[in-house]
Amino acid sequence: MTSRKKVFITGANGLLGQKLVAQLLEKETFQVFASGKGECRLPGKGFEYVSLDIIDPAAVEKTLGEISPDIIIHGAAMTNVDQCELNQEACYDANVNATAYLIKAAEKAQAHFIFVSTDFIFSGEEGPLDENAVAAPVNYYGETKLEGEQLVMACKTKWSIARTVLVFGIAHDMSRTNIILWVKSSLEAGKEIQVVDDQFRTPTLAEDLAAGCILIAEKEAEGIFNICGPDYLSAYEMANITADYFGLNKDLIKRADSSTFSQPAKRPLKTGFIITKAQKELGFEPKTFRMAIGILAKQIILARA
Ligand SMILES: NC(=O)C1=CN([C@@H]2O[C@H](COP(=O)(O)OP(=O)(O)OC[C@H]3O[C@@H](n4cnc5c(N)ncnc54)[C@H](OP(=O)(O)O)[C@@H]3O)[C@@H](O)[C@H]2O)C=CC1
Ligand SMILES: Cc1cn([C@H]2C[C@H](O)[C@@H](COP(=O)(O)OP(=O)(O)O[C@H]3O[C@@H](C)C(=O)[C@@H](O)[C@H]3O)O2)c(=O)[nH]c1=O
Repeated sequence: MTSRKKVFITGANGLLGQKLVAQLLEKETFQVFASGKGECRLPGKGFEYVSLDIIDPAAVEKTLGEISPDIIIHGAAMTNVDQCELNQEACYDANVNATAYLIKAAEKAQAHFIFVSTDFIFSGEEGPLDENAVAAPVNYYGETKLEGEQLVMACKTKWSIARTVLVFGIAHDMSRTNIILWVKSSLEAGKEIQVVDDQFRTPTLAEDLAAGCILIAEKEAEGIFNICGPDYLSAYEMANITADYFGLNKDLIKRADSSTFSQPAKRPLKTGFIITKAQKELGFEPKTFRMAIGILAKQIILARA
């Protein structure tokens, strides 16, 4: 049997990370190293968990030097956009410095470096966007992810960037919620929510993002790929589709816009990505938003069982 490729996942305890590990384990072709801050929060077995705080350069060098992976899928980041705006030093450390340390280790191992990036590197003046769009972030999180991309594009080993948008799903012991779960739980609790109708996204099921990253790894595809859902929707539309799916009270969804609803960090208005390149070159085929909600609904039921 040909030896399995060693794949090192950062952020493995997170939403994307847990899906990546689960899908990689289903294949016979990878030896999976799942890394995260502190204790392992992943269910199941079949992978090697490595506790690694990626803002520690010596720890990154030592850990990656010992493993010497063939592939690194770097999904770890400080992802709370408002916290990033309010705590910029921590955000820079996690999203830029850590990426630099991991790139150095990837170059030493000559590993294929796959960086997970975001629509928040764009201004939101127009969307959806293809891979050639010009970046102009409107919040600090977006600035750090763009700087991370620039480090990746200059690295001296095979590199890829998987850009994604508004990831949703359910995972074990999640450190943050996401739009579908938030709308569902708010409406189930009878809570009125304000939802903007002028921010447009292409929401992405976490499983599809993981599948896209794995396609990039398997095909050793280099460069930038938009990996997200196919439907271009406003947050308000997403909330109403979610309420319809779960039979919840849509009267609780109060229409707002970015002039009446604001968060500590500015959000780009129109983002979302065109995925033609990933469809053609990788065979990437994500679920529609409605199909994805159906998959999530089943997982929620299973998680309760
Ligand atoms: N979620 C979204 O809507 C989108 C996400 N992305 C990108 O996708 C990637 C994955 O996001 P997602 O899975 O949703 O985010 P999560 O927040 O669920 O996962 C990120 C993981 O990174 C870990 N992490 C943060 N800092 C460190 C550190 N210093 N050392 C080790 N691990 C660390 C977190 O650990 P812990 O759990 O302990 O906090 C967490 O498990 C990120 O790069 C993000 O920028 C892009 C577009 C949209
Ligand atoms: C909380 C909230 C959000 N929204 C809208 C704003 C936005 O369009 C959408 C999601 O807002 P949130 O603040 O929940 O999520 P947000 O922090 O905008 O999510 C971002 O996360 C980072 C990691 C990314 O990389 C981005 O792609 C994006 O997914 O919902 C409302 O309309 N009302 C609300 O009360």
